[in-house]
Amino acid sequence: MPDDPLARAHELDRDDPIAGFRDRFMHADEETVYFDGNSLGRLPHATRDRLRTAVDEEWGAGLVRGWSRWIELARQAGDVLATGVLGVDPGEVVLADSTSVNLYKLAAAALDARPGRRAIVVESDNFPTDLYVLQGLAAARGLDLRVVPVGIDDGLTVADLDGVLDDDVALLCASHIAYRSGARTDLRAITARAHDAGALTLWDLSHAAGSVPTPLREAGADLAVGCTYKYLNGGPGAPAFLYVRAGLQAELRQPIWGWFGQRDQFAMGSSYEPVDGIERFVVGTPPVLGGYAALEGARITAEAGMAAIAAKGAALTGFALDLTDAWLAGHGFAVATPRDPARRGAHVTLHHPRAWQVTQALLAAAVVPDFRTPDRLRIGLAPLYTRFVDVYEGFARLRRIMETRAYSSFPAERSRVT
Ligand SMILES: Cc1ncc(COP(=O)(O)O)c(C=O)c1O
Ligand SMILES: Nc1c(O)cccc1C(=O)C[C@H](N)C(=O)O
Repeated sequence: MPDDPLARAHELDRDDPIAGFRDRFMHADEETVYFDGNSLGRLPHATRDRLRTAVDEEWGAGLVRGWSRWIELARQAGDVLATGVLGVDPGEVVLADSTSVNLYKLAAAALDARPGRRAIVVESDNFPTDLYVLQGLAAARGLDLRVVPVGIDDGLTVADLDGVLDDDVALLCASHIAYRSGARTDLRAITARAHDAGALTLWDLSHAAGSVPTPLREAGADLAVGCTYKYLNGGPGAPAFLYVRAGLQAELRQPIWGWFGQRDQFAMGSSYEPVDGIERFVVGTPPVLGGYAALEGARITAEAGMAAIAAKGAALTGFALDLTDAWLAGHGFAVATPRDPARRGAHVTLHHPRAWQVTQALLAAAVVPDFRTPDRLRIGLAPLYTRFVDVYEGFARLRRIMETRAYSSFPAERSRVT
């Protein structure tokens, strides 16, 4: 850490090639330091404008005629995500449903495609919704859910899979970035191990999409899902995305046979025949306003470019870790996030026995991080709009809270929603 970290923060901001993207987002006040873009991203100005037009002109004036363009939206946004964010081909990604529902659809489709195999593999600390969806599928089908124990800060490693994958495994499901610690798993190596065993892979990219490159194509990964409301800035409840490798699409059938997945949908035929291509994984009428918001968010990310975003994410998290070492070491914190930038995403997580109280004290000081059980303070540094001076300011307020023990006046019992 340099002698003058504030001067260093200003220097890093001056040299930041994507610094200008900050102005594309709404900042309602300059006092708040927002460290939770990994839960809900900021509002892009373009999205507000797009939604106004969609409401006033397309819905308000155009009424049902709007469907002539809305019908393309899920695929249009999917193509932007494919080429500009996820590094795969147009036609491999579509916007649909929620991450949880997409996970269910793709996992069920994968299991159907490997009928002789009776096991699913998942890491023990995958995001809860992933665990629940797979538990439900395993229970409904009488399958064996092999839960690979991983440390809660570690994510899944290749070594964890020793002795786990065999010719009974149909599907392996893991997160690319661990939601708690921000640890990045080796997507390529894990996919290769699963493929060696003849299993399909399903990746949860919720904390990866828009923060780090996702080597789906290089890995030959089969399936992926993720949300658009975090680093992709699609807004609360914006529809999620799903990815299916092009070569696999024809082989897969998802379990919810809805009319938006139907060939020649408006022929209104009476029996289901899925369309060719990625739209076969869509079910029903898409949420158009949320879809526009997801599209605009994805466009901004694509414009900045994933290489620049990832480089800035590594620098922001590196700066946060430097400040942690310099300022917080004597205050009971331990770093949960990997030190190697290639092994982490764009958030930094610190353990502290009083993390809940520290989080409340930060919120009272207009710094917005989040708390994750059991004792983690999670600091999301969304690269598109977070400045190095924001990191400096947030950590300076945290240091003051620790030095004055201001956190001790907050209740120790966890009470808030997020
Ligand atoms: C890794 C991961 N998967 C899934 C979800 C959520 O899924 P859904 O949008 O279906 O609530 C989240 C966050 O909420 C997440 O972090
Ligand atoms: N999706 C969320 C929600 O609907 C309510 C509160 C928080 C969220 C989140 O996104 C949490 C986030 N996925 C996490 O990593 O913890």
